[in-house]
Amino acid sequence: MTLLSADGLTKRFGGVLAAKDVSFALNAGEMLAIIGPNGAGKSTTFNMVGGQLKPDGGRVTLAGHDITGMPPREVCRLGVGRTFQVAQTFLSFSVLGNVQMALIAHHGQTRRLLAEASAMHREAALALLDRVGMAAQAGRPIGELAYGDVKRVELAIALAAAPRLLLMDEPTAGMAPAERASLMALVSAIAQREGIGVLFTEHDMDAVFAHADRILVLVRGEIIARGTPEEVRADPEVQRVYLGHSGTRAAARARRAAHG
Ligand SMILES: Nc1ncnc2c1ncn2[C@@H]1O[C@H](COP(=O)(O)OP(=O)(O)OP(=O)(O)O)[C@@H](O)[C@H]1O
Repeated sequence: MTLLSADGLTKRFGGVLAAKDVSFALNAGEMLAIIGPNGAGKSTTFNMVGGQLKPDGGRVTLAGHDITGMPPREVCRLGVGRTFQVAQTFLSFSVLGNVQMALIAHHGQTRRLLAEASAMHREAALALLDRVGMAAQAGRPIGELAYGDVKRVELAIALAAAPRLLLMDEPTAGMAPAERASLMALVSAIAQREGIGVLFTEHDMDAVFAHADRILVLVRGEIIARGTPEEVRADPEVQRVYLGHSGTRAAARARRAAHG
């Protein structure tokens, strides 16, 4: 089932055409990566889906509803969650407290007294932490965690809003290679099991080629290639303008891993 569809998205900043006629569709349970060199228009495209930017042209449809140009809060209410390059958490709170705050916000209960908050949504927060493998660390201050674990908690925070679509902006930025692989495997397992669509941007080609179901390649605001990791890897234009040597190696590693 098509969960998200972008049709002809276009955005101009002065003389720069940051996105030109960008169209794609994403199914429930699918991981779609947007890759491309710096300045290709990845964030612009992402922000037009999430509501942070209004497109100059084109349409965004979520599960059949036109969400083009809606503010981020409204887009979020309709089921679009988001994680950021730099994890956004309350450092002075515990792991559990961070997820409880996310649930309190999702249920529109932020006016309740802070004293009550520690008892609210405790079980639901623990269940969310369990989904990302962090229940055992619920009582720790978040500031004590390794960065990879903070990113897992951030994923639980995004899941607290019960999203149908997750937008992940460079989910593995700042992480060590082993942590990256395990976070991406977790995201992919959750997406498949729960039918959540994931749209992500990523500079780490290992993460992309191992975990994306499909890949869009943007260069100077335009999609120059799209397809499965295999198809994108084999595309001579992608090799020439973007992947070069390192991307080809990453794709070969991912293929070996997938085929044992
Ligand atoms: N708010 C803005 N004002 C002016 N120009 C912008 C703005 N946002 C993006 N641009 C320009 O639009 C183009 C696309 O930028 P965008 O940030 O979408 O690329 P990107 O693919 O996400 O790059 P990176 O990989 O470096 O994050 C670039 O030329 C950028 O300079």
